[in-house]
Amino acid sequence: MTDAKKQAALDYHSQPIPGKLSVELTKPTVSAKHLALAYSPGVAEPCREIARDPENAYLYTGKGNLVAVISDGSAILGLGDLGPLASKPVMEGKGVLFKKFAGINSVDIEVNAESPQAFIDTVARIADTWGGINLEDIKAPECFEIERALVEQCSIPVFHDDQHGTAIVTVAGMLNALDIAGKKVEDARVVCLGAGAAAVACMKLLVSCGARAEHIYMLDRKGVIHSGREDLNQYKAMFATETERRTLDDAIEGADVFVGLSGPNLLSPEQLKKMAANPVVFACSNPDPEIHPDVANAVRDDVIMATGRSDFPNQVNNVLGFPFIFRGALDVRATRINEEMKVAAVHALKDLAREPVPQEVLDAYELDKLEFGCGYIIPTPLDTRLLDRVSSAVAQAAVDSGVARKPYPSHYPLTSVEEVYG
Ligand SMILES: NC(=O)C1=CN([C@@H]2O[C@H](COP(=O)(O)OP(=O)(O)OC[C@H]3O[C@@H](n4cnc5c(N)ncnc54)[C@H](OP(=O)(O)O)[C@@H]3O)[C@@H](O)[C@H]2O)C=CC1
Ligand SMILES: CC(=O)C(=O)O
Ligand SMILES: [Mg+2]
Repeated sequence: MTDAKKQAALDYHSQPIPGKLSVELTKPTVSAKHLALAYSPGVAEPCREIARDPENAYLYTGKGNLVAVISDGSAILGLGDLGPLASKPVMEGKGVLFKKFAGINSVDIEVNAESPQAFIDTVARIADTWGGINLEDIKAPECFEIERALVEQCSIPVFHDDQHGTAIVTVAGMLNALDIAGKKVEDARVVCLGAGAAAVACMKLLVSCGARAEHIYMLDRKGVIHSGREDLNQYKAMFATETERRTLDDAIEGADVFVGLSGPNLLSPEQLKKMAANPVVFACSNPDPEIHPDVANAVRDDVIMATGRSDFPNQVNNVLGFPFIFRGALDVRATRINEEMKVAAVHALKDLAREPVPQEVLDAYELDKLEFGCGYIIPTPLDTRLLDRVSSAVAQAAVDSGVARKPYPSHYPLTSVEEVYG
């Protein structure tokens, strides 16, 4: 970013008041009568009702529309382990996106935990107060055990966004991109740079949507993950292949797809040149992609290029997933977010990209035209149809797969966040 853009980002966060989120009141508070209802003595009544039946928390508090965004700051975007406090702008940002796109209230919690177990214990002890828990920017491999333990211990949805939100959006975009490139997912030769939270989840979901595990080369800092390596954790080991290829240079030769979930500027123009015709490049590291789109487009005029950023076409970013996935899950009071719900979200996103783009999206992106093709493989985050399409698909899948505690919402379809309370 230029210095001017960096300063603009700092000013945005500091002016006119610090931070990006505030709390609003939903009940009148202008008279003594109101205070006697909101606080003592009135507040005792909902307390008694919730003590009698915990389900009443959904009736008398904001629990049902409240998600905790929780991080330990160990993998902040692609910036690495900057610690819990430095992750707060990202976590507040996730709260902004929850509210803006899905009408969900959220609070960010940054945990200074000395171990994964300490993090798990901290979150488990506060879980009941939320409608759902969005884990964010927790590094691999710790994130896998943290999420597994919390899903097991909590009766509300616990969802590690960097794993599943990213995977859902990546696979939706990938299925469309391959289609545009004239390739079949089952034939695609894939290189995934990164073997952490996002990469492992993306490749698992891509395989469950048709890709062949033996066609995937996954790489970490030490190079290709192959069956001869003895330093692999169990998550990387799932992607170990029998191969003589050892480096990104080796792996990228003839590849149809590059997925970057690693760090900045790690794919060189020379490596991009070695890919097959019509290569699909998802350089998803934030804020700086594995290869800059201007560089990629200068090297190859046949590349289908996506990044995680809002300032280039084809934003493959979990913002297209987590707000709407939680919306659907909360509205049917799902106990968890399962594979059926994730796959339903993939297809809802994928299919929406093939429909004509509304004028409000063109206006927001200052474009005259946007249609399904190389420059538009996935809906934009400012497409208000996402609220209905993804949330309803997720809610329906929760009902059909037996994890919903309420029926499909009678107030759906949602046309705006004003309607989320029915
Ligand atoms: N666009 C989007 O929606 C999203 C993008 N991301 C991006 O993905 C990246 C990873 O995030 P996440 O999975 O949460 O983090 P993790 O810390 O869990 O994983 C990082 C992975 O990147 C690998 N890596 C780092 N540097 C290199 C390198 N020089 N060469 C090869 N591999 C490298 C690490 O290798 P090793 O295992 O050897 O340490 C590790 O496997 C970040 O840049 C993040 O911004 C993440 C989520 C969503
Ligand atoms: C987008 C996001 O969640 C990340 O880069 O970590
Ligand atoms: Mg993240």
